[in-house]
Amino acid sequence: MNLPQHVRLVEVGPRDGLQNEKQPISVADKVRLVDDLSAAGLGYIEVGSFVSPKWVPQMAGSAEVFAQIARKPGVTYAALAPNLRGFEAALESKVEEVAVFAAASEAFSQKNINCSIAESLERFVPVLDAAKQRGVRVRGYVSCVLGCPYEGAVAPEQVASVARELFAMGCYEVSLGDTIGVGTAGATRKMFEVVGRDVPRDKLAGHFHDTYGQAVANVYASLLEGISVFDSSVAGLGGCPYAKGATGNVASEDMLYLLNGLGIDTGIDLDKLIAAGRRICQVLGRDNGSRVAKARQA
Ligand SMILES: CC(C)(COP(=O)([O-])OP(=O)([O-])OC[C@H]1O[C@@H](n2cnc3c(N)ncnc32)[C@H](O)[C@@H]1OP(=O)([O-])[O-])[C@@H](O)C(=O)NCCC(=O)NCCSC(=O)C[C@@](C)(O)CC(=O)[O-]
Repeated sequence: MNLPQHVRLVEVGPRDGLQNEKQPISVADKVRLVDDLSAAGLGYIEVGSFVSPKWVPQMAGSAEVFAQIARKPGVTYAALAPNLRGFEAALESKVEEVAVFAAASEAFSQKNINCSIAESLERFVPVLDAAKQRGVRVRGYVSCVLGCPYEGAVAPEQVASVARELFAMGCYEVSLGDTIGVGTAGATRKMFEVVGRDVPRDKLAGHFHDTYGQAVANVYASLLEGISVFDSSVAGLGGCPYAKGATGNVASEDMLYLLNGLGIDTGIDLDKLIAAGRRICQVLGRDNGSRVAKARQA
């Protein structure tokens, strides 16, 4: 199969990356990260979440972050909203797009958003309705598409059924998350093959964590399946508060290096991206999760 000519990167570092950090991170540092990322050429940045601060304390300052970022024309600044309350709060912060998030595993759904998969989908209906009325696009996430920290294996058919529901209720795109990074290239291809029967492939995105070091391979496997939108996190920041031991997303720098090598243009400046990753790692006092950034430092 021919590889896609164009790939869109969804930078989730400020949200998925930072949500798991235990230490306080100042609003100024979060704002600097978002602005560094837009300056590097990222066109879509997930800035924060409008969720319960008791569940994910690190995202509590999202409204302040949105108020202080320097919005660059042409860049989409998005946020997670698990319910109508989160959606309204996001709109007050002039969020341009929101994302609702479901799971393919019942146990993860309970741990992450305290309800069953079916209840979560019901909860999203008013969000989608309100978004439609206000002209706001909604992205959908499905977690645990290649494995669950509580239930183990997850059938691709189960992923397809949740993705289909999200798409049918109006999500313009559904991002499929390997939350704990256990997926392999073979399992990834199979999963997209099955989900692609229910949701058009150009409406699907890949969201890979790198726990087992397979994320770049899984991105490539997805490209072979015709997937052209990928979530990634600068410096491979992150983990998941409800998936113990899971590491961050595929590093945006490593993803870009792969795409550059395939001749797929994204308009992103690798050097600026590496600089953005180094800066936030210094702030956090953590190791840089990007192999490319490390190689460039050596
Ligand atoms: C969904 C709920 C709220 C249900 O939580 P709940 O306890 O079932 O709901 P509730 O309605 O009883 O509310 C509980 C408390 O939260 C408040 N509350 C209720 N809604 C909001 C809101 N929007 N904003 C702020 N506060 C809110 C509400 O007012 C109440 O406050 P209290 O009375 O206890 O003081 C909760 O479980 C929650 O916030 N979960 C967030 C989980 C989360 O953010 N997880 C990480 C993101 S998902 C992810 O990382 C995976 C992904 C997307 O990256 C893909 C992948 O890799 O798999």
